[in-house]
Amino acid sequence: MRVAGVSHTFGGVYALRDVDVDVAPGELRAVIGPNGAGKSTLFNLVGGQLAVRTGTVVLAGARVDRLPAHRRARLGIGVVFQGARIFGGMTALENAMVGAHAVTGGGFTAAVFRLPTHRREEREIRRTAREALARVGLADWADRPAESLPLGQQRALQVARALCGRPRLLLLDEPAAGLRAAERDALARLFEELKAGGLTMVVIEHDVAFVTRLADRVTVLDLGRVIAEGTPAAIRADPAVVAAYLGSEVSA
Ligand SMILES: Nc1ncnc2c1ncn2[C@@H]1O[C@H](COP(=O)(O)OP(=O)(O)OP(=O)(O)O)[C@@H](O)[C@H]1O
Repeated sequence: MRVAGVSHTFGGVYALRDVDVDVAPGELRAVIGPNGAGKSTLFNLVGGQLAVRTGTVVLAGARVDRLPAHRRARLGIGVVFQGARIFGGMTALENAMVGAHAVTGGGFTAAVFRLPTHRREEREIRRTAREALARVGLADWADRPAESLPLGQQRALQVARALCGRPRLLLLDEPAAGLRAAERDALARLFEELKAGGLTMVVIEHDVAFVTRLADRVTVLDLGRVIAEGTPAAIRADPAVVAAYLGSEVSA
């Protein structure tokens, strides 16, 4: 995934300014930065929730920046939103299935009239969702009400939902927010497994310690610009990064 020359303004104020980010296949990239740095704006421009007005976004050699979010999802950009809620009144399996429905093409008519194509598609979606749940360690939770899952498992369920779209790139916005230490560790292990499986991931995080432990490389945003990029060790030692965080979080 390559972001090149991307700028974005809200009401004339720059949220991002001439940002380049080049993520290699199979890489786990962390994007960190203080409040208001532009992290969520970058996430939304890549996922397609915000329209790219300046610059380009390329996935596997093809430009995607002019496409709506659902087309990008079909091309392999999976997203886990910040603070995303699970759907209450549904099982974990049904929650995961929503992610597969979002990228399958059977169409409304087939669904309404329950045509054979639709029934086949339902079976396929159910199978995909079960596989995704197994991949995030939730196979035994499939038929439980999703809202009964502990928060750590709910976060894993959101990852499963995104995996149902068979992404080649998974974007996650603050996936560890609000989790306790043991839940964070479990999530970190899940990310390591997904990375070992070859998935490319971009993880936006406030918790610098959490991502720098996992990331191959770290991109640091501050006031809409990339102020540093490198290995976790190099980033921790970078004076510009320490200054941006006033020396607090990064040294933790
Ligand atoms: N919808 C919007 N309308 C106006 N300004 C916005 C909007 N979204 C973001 N901004 C502004 O753009 C800048 C970047 O915001 P963004 O949410 O991308 O930062 P962030 O790094 O994700 O911050 P945080 O860590 O607090 O979530 C901030 O100055 C913010 O106030």
